[in-house]
This record gives sequence, C-alpha cells and structure tokens, in this order.
Amino acid sequence: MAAVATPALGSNDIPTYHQIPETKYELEWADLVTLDLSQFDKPGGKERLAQQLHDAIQKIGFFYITNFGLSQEAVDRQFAIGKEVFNLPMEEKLQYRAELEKGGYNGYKPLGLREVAPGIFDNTEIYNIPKFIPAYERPQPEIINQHRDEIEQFARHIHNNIAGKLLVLCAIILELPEDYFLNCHRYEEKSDCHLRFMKYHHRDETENQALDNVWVKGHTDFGSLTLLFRQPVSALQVRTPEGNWRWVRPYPESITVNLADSLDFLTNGFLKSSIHRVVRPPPDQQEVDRLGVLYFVRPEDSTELKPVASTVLERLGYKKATDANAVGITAGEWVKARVAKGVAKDQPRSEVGEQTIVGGLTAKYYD
Ligand SMILES: O=C(O)CCC(=O)C(=O)O
Ligand SMILES: [Fe+2]
Repeated sequence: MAAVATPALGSNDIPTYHQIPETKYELEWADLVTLDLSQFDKPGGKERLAQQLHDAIQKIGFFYITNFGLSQEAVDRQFAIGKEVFNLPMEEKLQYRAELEKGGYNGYKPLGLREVAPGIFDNTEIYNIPKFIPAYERPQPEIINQHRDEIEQFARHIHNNIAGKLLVLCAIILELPEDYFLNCHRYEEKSDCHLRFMKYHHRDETENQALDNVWVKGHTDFGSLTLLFRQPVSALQVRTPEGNWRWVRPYPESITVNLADSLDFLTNGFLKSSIHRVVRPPPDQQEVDRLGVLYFVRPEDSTELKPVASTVLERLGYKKATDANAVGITAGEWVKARVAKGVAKDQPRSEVGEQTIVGGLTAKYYD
C-alpha cells in the first residue's frame, strides 16, 4: 500500500491559515482615516494622532490602525487557531457553551441561537476568550490550551499596547490626564474585555432574500472599543452621519477600530458609538464562511457610566447629561444586560427600533 504523504506536524502544530483574495467588485467604500501607531512614541506623535482621531470621530467613529506591533504571521496564527476551534465536533464545542441567557458571554455561542426573521436563524458561531486573569479561568478546548501562551501574549499585547494607546489618544482629545481611561481599563481587574473568534456561515439565496441581505442588523457595540483584525471578506458596513451604509474595505495589515457605547456614555455622546452592520458579501465571496478575529475592549466592571468632567465637553456643550439614566449604571451591568437581552426569546431582535436594556437605558437597532 502506498504511503499517504502527510505534512510533518508536531503535536501543537496546526495548518497555516490562508486568507482568500479580496473582492473584485468596486463597492461604495467608507472613507476612513488611518492612524499609524508607530508615530505614537515619536516627539509630538501622540498629539498628531489624537488630532487625526479627533477628525475621524467627527465624521464616523470607525478608523484603521497600522503598525500596531503584531506581525501578519502572529495575526494569521490566531485565525488558524480560530478555524480549528470551529472545526471541533459540535458536542465538544457545546461543553464550553457560554451562559448567554445569564449575561455571560465567555465560551462558545452556537450557530442559530436567535431567530432573525421568521423561520431564519442567525449564521454566527462565536468563541469568546476572556482576560487571562484568575477570576476568569474556565475550562477551554484542548486546542486553546495547547496554544494558551500564544493567545495570552496576543490578547495582552492588544489590550496593553494597542487599546492602551488608543485610550491615551481619547484622553488627549478630552484634555484629560493621559492615563485617565487607562485607569478604568486595567488588564488585571475584572471587565468584559475578550478576544473573539467569529465565523459567519454563508447563506443561500432564499435566506439572503428573506433577510434583505442583512446578516446582522445595524447596531452599536457595548464596550469602549472594538478591534477587528483585517480579513478579506467584505461584509461589514458603517452608517454615515447622513444615514447611508458604506462598506469597510479590508485595508492591508490593518485593524479596523470602532468606538462603542461605554465611551459614548462616558463622554456624553462626544465620542460616538458607531453604527454598523454585516451584510451578504459580494458575489465573488458569497460561498465562503467568513472568519473573524476581534478584540472587545470594555471598561472595568465597576466603572460608573457617567460623563467625565472634561473642559472640552464643557466647551463644546456636551457637559449636561442628556441621558441621565446612564448615571449610576456600571459598565459591568450594562454589558451583561445587553448580552442577556440579545438572546432573550421575547426580544424582537428581528425588528428595527429601540430595546429597553437596564434602568431605562435603551439600545437602538437599525435596518
Ligand atoms: O464581523 C464583523 O465585521 C463585525 C462584527 C460585529 O459587528 C460584532 O460582533 O459586534
Ligand atoms: Fe458590532
């Protein structure tokens, strides 16, 4: 019998991840600013980046960052690990199911948990990995345990060296002490920050039509910042202030970043939580399952979501709390309530509009 050639893999090795080509279609792309983080430590660099970020958020709370200190190889390793996680047998993945109904989100979220249109269920599988601190130790699949050091290094780098820089830029914009937001985003403290592997299963024509091609309705994210590592399948769209949807182009070697609810609350709407959605990819990418690697940055659980005292907010008229209901609610409560509402059976997620979350606060969903 002829021997079957197998690649020489060590026990911890996994296949190299190859990204597919970008779409050939010319879509209506969003015009996003790129922040080159290699400028951060140069003289005057932080201030220039803060100015750029300030301009970006006036238009749209989405931007790219480059030169963030992780090689493409390191990023691709995370895609490779994520792919292996989703390739595990369903019964194994279900052993790590997240307690979504109780507002817990760490672990596995199976495909099709939410009915997004009558008889049609969501097309995402998610695996969330919390911070690597004792409070969040939990059983993980072997594939994660085997690569734990690599994943932890990756996550800590994102948190401390990428998100940390962006939080400093936010403080500079608000003329606050540079470490202002760092003090409520400490890695060792409890918070809902997590690294996420996410897989969108492609849909057939009938499903796409029933959904008007919208896979995830327009929404804002819950935390402070969301970081999306570049992947080539075009599907993410941002909503412009004029209410138009524009595609986010997969910019080479970049991370796409958006601002989220908690920063919006903390700045009384000055740092705007950006509205985005996920739609059917263009025809040349329709048959692929879209794998994502994301990092969600959220304030420490105990952070009260009340507006900060900033002279900039005062000057620009953002001082008065317009949404008094956010005062007294903590970041931890907000996120848990939003997660739990997101899976609750009685919530018409399929509809556009406002959803009550906690203490009179609402979340809006867009077409
Ligand atoms: O997959 C994407 O590009 C965006 C995902 C997203 O909006 C989310 O998970 O909140
Ligand atoms: Fe989102």
